[in-house]
Amino acid sequence: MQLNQFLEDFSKVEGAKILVHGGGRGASEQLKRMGIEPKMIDGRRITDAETLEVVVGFYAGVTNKSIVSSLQKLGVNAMGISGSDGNAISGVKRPVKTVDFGFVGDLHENSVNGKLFQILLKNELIPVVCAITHDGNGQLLNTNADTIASAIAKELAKIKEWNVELYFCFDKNGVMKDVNDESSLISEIDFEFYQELKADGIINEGMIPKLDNAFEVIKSGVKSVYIKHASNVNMEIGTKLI
Ligand SMILES: Nc1ncnc2c1ncn2[C@@H]1O[C@H](COP(=O)(O)OP(=O)(O)O)[C@@H](O)[C@H]1O
Ligand SMILES: CC(=O)N[C@@H](CCC(=O)OP(=O)(O)O)C(=O)O
Repeated sequence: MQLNQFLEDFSKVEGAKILVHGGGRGASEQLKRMGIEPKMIDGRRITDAETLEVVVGFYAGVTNKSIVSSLQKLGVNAMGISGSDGNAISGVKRPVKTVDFGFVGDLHENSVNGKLFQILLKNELIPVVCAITHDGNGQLLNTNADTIASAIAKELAKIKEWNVELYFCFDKNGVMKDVNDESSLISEIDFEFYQELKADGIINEGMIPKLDNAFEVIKSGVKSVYIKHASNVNMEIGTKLI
């Protein structure tokens, strides 16, 4: 199974590391099985109270704990957390403008508890973070996993001695000139090239928020950012942001 291969590769990554996971596709399948039609707008899930209950169970429960136990089997002392555990990631409920996203959490400058991640990493505990945050007022929120990963990378990049690298892993080799042709992989992309490809419609859908996040991260002191296939974590294949 692809996830197992990814976790095996992740277990071989040297040094301090953090895994942030989503699970959006599985959550949508579970919602459908329960007779709830998943709703996404601009790549973000409309999260009403019923949906929140399902995604908290799915992301922070079965998905997070399964990943942690697989990593334990591989000799990685993983520790699963949601944003409310140790106040790891706090967010604010997305304000209602044209769309009411419900219990979706946006992050802000002080969202990431950098101290907590330092304590865990310095004690050789490997954080496995799911896509659930909290508002500090008892409310859990659903937050996109790429957004959480970006915020953690930016916060930890403030520590001068740390060389933070961020890998966005998904189901393709990277950013491509033709989504259906793996050989059209773009090995390096700068912001200008991204704008051109976006205007031409070559980059679309879920890749737009991913790259918007990624370019923000590269500006913030994170040493390098890659977009890669989850099967190529330890290989050179992928798109590097420059
Ligand atoms: N130029 C492109 N190169 C690669 N993927 C692209 C491109 N344009 C759009 N995409 C789409 O973006 C998707 C990745 O975004 P998303 O589905 O949000 O990722 P995730 O799997 O992390 O949730 C890919 O599955 C692909 O269909
Ligand atoms: C607000 C919002 O959209 N949250 C995401 C969180 C999971 C996620 O990010 O999963 P992927 O990385 O697999 O897309 C969702 O519920 O789909």
